[in-house]
Amino acid sequence: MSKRMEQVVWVPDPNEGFVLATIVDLGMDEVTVQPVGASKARLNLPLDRIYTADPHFDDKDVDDNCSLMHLNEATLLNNVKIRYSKDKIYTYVANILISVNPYIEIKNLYSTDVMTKYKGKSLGVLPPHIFAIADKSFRDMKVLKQSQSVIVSGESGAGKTESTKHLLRYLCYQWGSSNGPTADQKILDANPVLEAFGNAKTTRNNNSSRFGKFMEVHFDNSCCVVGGYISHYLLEKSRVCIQSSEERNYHVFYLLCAGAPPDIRSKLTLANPDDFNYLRKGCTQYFTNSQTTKNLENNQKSQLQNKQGGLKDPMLDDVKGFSTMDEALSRLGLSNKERCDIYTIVAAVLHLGNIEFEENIESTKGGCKVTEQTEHSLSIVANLLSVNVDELRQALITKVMMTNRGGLKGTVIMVPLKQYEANNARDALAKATYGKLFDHIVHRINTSIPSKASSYYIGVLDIAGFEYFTVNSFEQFCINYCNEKLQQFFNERILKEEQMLYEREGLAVKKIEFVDNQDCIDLIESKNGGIFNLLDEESKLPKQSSEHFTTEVHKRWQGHFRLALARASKLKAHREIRDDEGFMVRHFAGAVCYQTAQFIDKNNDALHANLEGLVQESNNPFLQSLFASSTLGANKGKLNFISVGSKFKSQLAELMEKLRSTGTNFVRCIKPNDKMVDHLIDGGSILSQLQCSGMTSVLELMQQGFPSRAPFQQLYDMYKQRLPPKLAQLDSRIFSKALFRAVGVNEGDYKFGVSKVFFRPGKFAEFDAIMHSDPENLKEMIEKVQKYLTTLHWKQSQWCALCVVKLKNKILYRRENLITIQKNVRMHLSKVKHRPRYMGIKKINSLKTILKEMETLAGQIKTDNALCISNAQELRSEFDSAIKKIRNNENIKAAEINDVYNSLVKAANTQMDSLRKKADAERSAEAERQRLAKLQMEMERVKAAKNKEEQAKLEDEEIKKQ
Ligand SMILES: Nc1ncnc2c1ncn2[C@@H]1O[C@H](COP(=O)(O)OP(=O)(O)OP(=O)(O)O)[C@@H](O)[C@H]1O
Repeated sequence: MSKRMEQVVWVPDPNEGFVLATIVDLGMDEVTVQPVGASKARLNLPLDRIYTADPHFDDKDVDDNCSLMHLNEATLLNNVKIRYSKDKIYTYVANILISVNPYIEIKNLYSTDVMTKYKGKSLGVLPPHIFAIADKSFRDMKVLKQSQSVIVSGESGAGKTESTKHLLRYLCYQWGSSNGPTADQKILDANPVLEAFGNAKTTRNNNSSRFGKFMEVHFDNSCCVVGGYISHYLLEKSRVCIQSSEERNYHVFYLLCAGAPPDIRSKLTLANPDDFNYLRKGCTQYFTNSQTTKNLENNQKSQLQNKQGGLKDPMLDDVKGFSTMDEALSRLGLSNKERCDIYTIVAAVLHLGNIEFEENIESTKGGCKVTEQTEHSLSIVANLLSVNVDELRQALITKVMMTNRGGLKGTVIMVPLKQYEANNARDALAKATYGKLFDHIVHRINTSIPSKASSYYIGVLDIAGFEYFTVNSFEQFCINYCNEKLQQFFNERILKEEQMLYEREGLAVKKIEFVDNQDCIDLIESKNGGIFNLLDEESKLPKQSSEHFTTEVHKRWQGHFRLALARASKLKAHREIRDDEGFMVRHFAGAVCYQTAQFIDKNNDALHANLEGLVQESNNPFLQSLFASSTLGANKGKLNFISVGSKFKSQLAELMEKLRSTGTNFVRCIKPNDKMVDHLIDGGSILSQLQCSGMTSVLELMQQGFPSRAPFQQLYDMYKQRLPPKLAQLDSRIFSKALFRAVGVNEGDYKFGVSKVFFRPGKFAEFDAIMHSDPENLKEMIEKVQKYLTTLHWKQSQWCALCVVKLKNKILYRRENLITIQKNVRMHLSKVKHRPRYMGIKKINSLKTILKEMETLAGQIKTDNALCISNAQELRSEFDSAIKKIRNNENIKAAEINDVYNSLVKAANTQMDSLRKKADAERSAEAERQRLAKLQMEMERVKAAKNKEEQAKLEDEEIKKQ
């Protein structure tokens, strides 16, 4: 190791993220370091908080952080910083693109020439760029025949929307149609419209999108743009009524005041932002430039505008912005009437905010009334919304309620509202109306983009990244929940890709495991007592309270690793939150304390029944249509309301399903500083953004495998000058192998893939250190390389000879076995072919036993003995000739053989039967003959006995006579 490498390390620094330091002392668990820079004191740090610095840490940068020798959060941050200072805003970590907002137009970064250059180029061929990601998505879609998505995330002002626009522009430029109001033109036109209605100036971004969106570009079979679709999430409705002093309401309000033609302004009774409650509490200046400022009439300017002039942003101008938005709406196919209807609703929302209430001393029930000074605004609103002014007044100051009295159906009663309740009702109407208008605009854009049957799409998700502020409310809770889900997906995908790369490169690397954040997701979304679920349950109670809800959350999840009391926080401000005022969630990117005071209100954007009834029955068909499909409202009953949380939950589930079915690319946007200026870098903030975007946890995952990698060519280029020309002439792969063997790096520390060498964490640096070691060492190493090459060549020749011998043996072995194989195959084939004949002959031969029996029988038969014998012989010859016939005819069919056999069986049986009959007859005749002979003998015996008796009798008589 070189001296420099041994000593210089990165140590954490709250402002810069990491600073360089030198090691002073190495203890058992701790290291003493001296930060570089005169005034900094020595530090004692645990070993795992310091990171080895890459050589050339001060000037050299790499396109892909994986080419760094040490890949860790410190080197990643340093590389990003160095590149940013050179106006290289893009960097890869493997296939993930990190994009740092330049806050300045970088010359020729997005020109059509650059777009042309990136077309069809694999990732890594050209410097990192958002166009490279767009092109990769397109190529993946085309080759894999699978829809793709690009997930663009980052904190507010990090450049997500700009990146999304560049992505869409690239896709539409390369594969859109160039003539007419086609899908691609409309997709691009959607942006100024969405920005006018959904973006606002915040302290963190002059053009901050206050909603999330997923924009799909659809392609047909021949991969041309044929359509598009936009889904939107979580519009920040509270902004319609209130903004902090340096922030503004949605751009469209200012566009109308500053840029709308005089006739529209006068019809809508619009003047300047100071005239409206919903604008004047925030910043009342317009975005203008030196030219457009002149176009503003005095009555259009707020006091602040008059005093301080306009706000400046190279991309924003409220005076010009109106016509940009109006023309885009018109190109999207919205008629004059439709556009006019939209502006009318926007103006109505503004005037609605001007209606004020005061206590009604005449009311016995503590009700309120519209102040006399704002009656005029009430009439303007009634006029713009086409509702009856008295009905509007009534709907704002009373609430319809059902009582149990009056039988089963109950009785409807009008309950007067207190002043603060009427204010809330008014604001709820303004928010609901603006929210519905925004939904309608997105829907209208979707219907206007041609929707020819598409085959695949590339979707770009532009959604806020992980957020944590001093006060975190329901909005942060929803966005952080969304980021938990996206992080889980990110881990799954990145790991999969890493694993796929290892497979592609032929490395046998065991599966990498990672800590799943499913438990955190369950804590939030579980149907069984998840935080959203408990919030909905609370909203259904007759008497809701945020304290009760918070207590329930703690009770249900007591002891769960992801949930804690706010007082467990490291921040003092959070430790002051009472147990029933908030909770702390340990997210993947860090712990966040949420204050629950407004959770219930923000989760429920239902209108009072009478307000909803009023707008639904308005004479303005456009307003009516906005509320036509409403599922909100007290008339649906508290138990049935669709909460903001549950709606977001199901939208997110749908989105995740979509993302899981597509191929994915990730873009992590980084905001370099909070001042929104170019060439200023806040290292601490960048580091925390890298941590929140999951980048550092990806690095941890990669540490389990082979995080650093270098293509053979890169290694070759890095070291060829250090080696003699003879070695430098080698092919880059052999060259790399030779170096590794010669250097003697431990074999477990690196792996050779098909196109790259992969290093275990930190091993690339070790290798590099050896390569840059002192000349003596180098000389020795070159000798080793030469020796290795000689050995390699000798081994290669030996291997060649061995291979030839092996090949010869193999050929002989194969030849020998080929004959056996052929024999067996032939035997099998002929068996298959001749089996019926063989079986036929076998069967006929077995029949011959009958033949033998027959011949024996025929020999025994006396009648026609000769004939019988000759018949049997004749049958035998029939058998023989049948066998001959089968044997000699190769083509004889199985059926024919069967017939022959059956006829032989039949003939044999017939002959046998007749012989048996004859034998039986002969046997019976013989038995009869024997019986008769026996009878004859008996008769003769009896006759002889009789004769003998008579003789004896005669002799007796003679004697007697004598
Ligand atoms: N590539 C870029 N080149 C030049 N300026 C940029 C670029 N990206 C962003 N900016 C500047 O940064 C501002 C903020 O960017 P953008 O609106 O895209 O941020 P964002 O991440 O979408 O923020 P939010 O979440 O608040 O909507 C832009 O208005 C623009 O001035």
